[in-house]
Amino acid sequence: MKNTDGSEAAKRTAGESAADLVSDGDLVGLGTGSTAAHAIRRLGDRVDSGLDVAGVATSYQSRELAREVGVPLESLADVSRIDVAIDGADQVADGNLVKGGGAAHTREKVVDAAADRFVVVVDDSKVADVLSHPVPVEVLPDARATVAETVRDAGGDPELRAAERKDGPVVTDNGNLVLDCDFGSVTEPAALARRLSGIPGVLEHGLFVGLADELHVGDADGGVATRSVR
Ligand SMILES: O=C[C@H](O)[C@H](O)[C@H](O)COP(=O)(O)O
Repeated sequence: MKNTDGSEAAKRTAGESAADLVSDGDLVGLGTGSTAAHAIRRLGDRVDSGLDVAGVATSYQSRELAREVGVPLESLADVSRIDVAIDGADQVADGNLVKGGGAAHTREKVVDAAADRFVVVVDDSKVADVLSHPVPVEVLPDARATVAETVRDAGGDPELRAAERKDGPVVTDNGNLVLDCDFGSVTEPAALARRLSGIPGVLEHGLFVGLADELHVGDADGGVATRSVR
């Protein structure tokens, strides 16, 4: 059955199947979001059963969850390479990703890019032919207006991300703001990624181009399809 709303069952099968790839001694990048959370919980279960690993968190959320389920942690500031990173995505097309629905994409990109093996975990509602999800862009607060103007020049429609449970904008774990930039269908993600990276005041954007190694796609029936994307 095609899963159109990102069911929890589909997220769980994807996350758990990736967590089952982890081996003794691995340093594991712990992604952010509801799908990566299933992988972290499964890793916690495996640590309980004797697996000897350490995790590197990509956000406050993933760090707290790892602590709760007993995955030992190392600080991102202290590591230069990671064995395997497991992370979710907001959309996947042709092995490229839009990430940052939880505003964690800057640290996620550092961790995922440092991994020998970057495994993306999604439910099948996230898979598309062409990326069209608005691209989250983390910006220095004082550069919010200048970045928004440059995004408009590049054909995008930027919107400052608002917090859901307080007045005002979302503030990232790094103390910055997020512009969700709608570019419609992104037919040349590498070119757009370069353009966004070159805007002064942009810390990082959520286009992950050519970074993923493997895709685990869960469906609502508890199945998972895995494929290599490099
Ligand atoms: O900033 C958040 C991340 O990039 C998430 O991995 C992404 O938004 C997917 O999250 P979820 O698995 O909850 O849909």
